[in-house]
Amino acid sequence: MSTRCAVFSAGSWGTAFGMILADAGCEVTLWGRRQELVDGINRDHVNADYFPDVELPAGVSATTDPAKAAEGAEFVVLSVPSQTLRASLRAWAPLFAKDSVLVSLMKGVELGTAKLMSEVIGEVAEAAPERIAVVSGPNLAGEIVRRQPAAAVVASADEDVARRLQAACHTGYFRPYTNTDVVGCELGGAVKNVIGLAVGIVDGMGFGDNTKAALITRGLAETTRLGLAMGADPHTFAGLAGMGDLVATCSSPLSRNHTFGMNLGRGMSLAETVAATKQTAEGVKSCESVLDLAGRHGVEMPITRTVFEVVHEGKPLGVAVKELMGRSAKPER
Ligand SMILES: NC(=O)C1=CN([C@@H]2O[C@H](COP(=O)(O)OP(=O)(O)OC[C@H]3O[C@@H](n4cnc5c(N)ncnc54)[C@H](O)[C@@H]3O)[C@@H](O)[C@H]2O)C=CC1
Ligand SMILES: O=C(CO)COP(=O)(O)O
Repeated sequence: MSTRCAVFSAGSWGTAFGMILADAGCEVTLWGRRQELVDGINRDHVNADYFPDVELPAGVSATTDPAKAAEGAEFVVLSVPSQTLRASLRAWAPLFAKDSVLVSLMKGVELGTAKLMSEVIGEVAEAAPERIAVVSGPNLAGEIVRRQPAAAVVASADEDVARRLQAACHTGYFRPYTNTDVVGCELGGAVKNVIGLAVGIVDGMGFGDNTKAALITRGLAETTRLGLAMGADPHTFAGLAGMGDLVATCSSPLSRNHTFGMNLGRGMSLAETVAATKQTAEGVKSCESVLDLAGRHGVEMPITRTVFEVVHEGKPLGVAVKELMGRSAKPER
């Protein structure tokens, strides 16, 4: 019998990951908010809002009923904007089987609590770390639905759980590696959105590859610094969930965070940029929560701080660049 999976919800990455699971042989139910979207998936095998030109596999169906989606699911996959997870999960968690594995696809840190998504899941669903897994890595949904080769990390404190999830989502085009460093994988994913936004800004300002390489490398350095303070394995940041995701996000026109930054860098106002962004660009909010998290651990994150100042405090870009470059000289490490 095939493995049952529920995916909340039918946005960009939820739909693409649902496709992976179905291609790997699972029976997948996507939960979506809008009846029209759900009907389109069931009738035409197309998610018209996100991927109108992609045919979803027969193993993917959809419902607006969270109980129906969750029924009998061995893996419950969560893929909503990070800042909305807590409220949604309060309603959904009682519907999940007690032995189901709760999988986060999200790359963000909660505002106000500075919690990682696995921590929010553990708290709201009252799930032990062994029941929680995360998927992270360079996985632009727009490439995945075209079945272009990609690799990812599936992480859980319980290696057996990670292996089970790995088997459930391993296809000819999607190669998942296991890891037990949940904190490192989640941090890599959340902070790269902030760095991707910064790289988008300098791209938009017309700076070249030296500037971008410096931001990517120093961005990874500040991510690793925070990770070490939180007990993560430094090797994780050299892997798919660290450097891998930074490379994809910071170089792709498909990245919402990179595009958001690019629009700002080209001179669009924050309000215009927000209005032009139709999907979730997590870095816009996570620059604040990551900075909060760093403060709680006494870690300095100058690039993240600068993104926060530009996006939320209206610091002019020229001033931001000058200040970052004018920081006191120091050794590389
Ligand atoms: N799109 C991508 O390429 C990738 C995205 N991610 C991460 O996946 C997470 C989800 O992002 P996307 O799917 O890209 O975003 P999206 O904007 O495409 O979709 C978000 C989905 O959540 C739903 N939603 C929004 N607010 C909600 C609420 N209050 N309650 C319930 N549902 C709500 C929307 O209807 C939509 O279906 C983010 O954390 C993102 O960083 C990770 C890897 C790749
Ligand atoms: O996480 C992603 C790729 O791995 C998607 O990046 P964006 O959210 O910036 O589109």
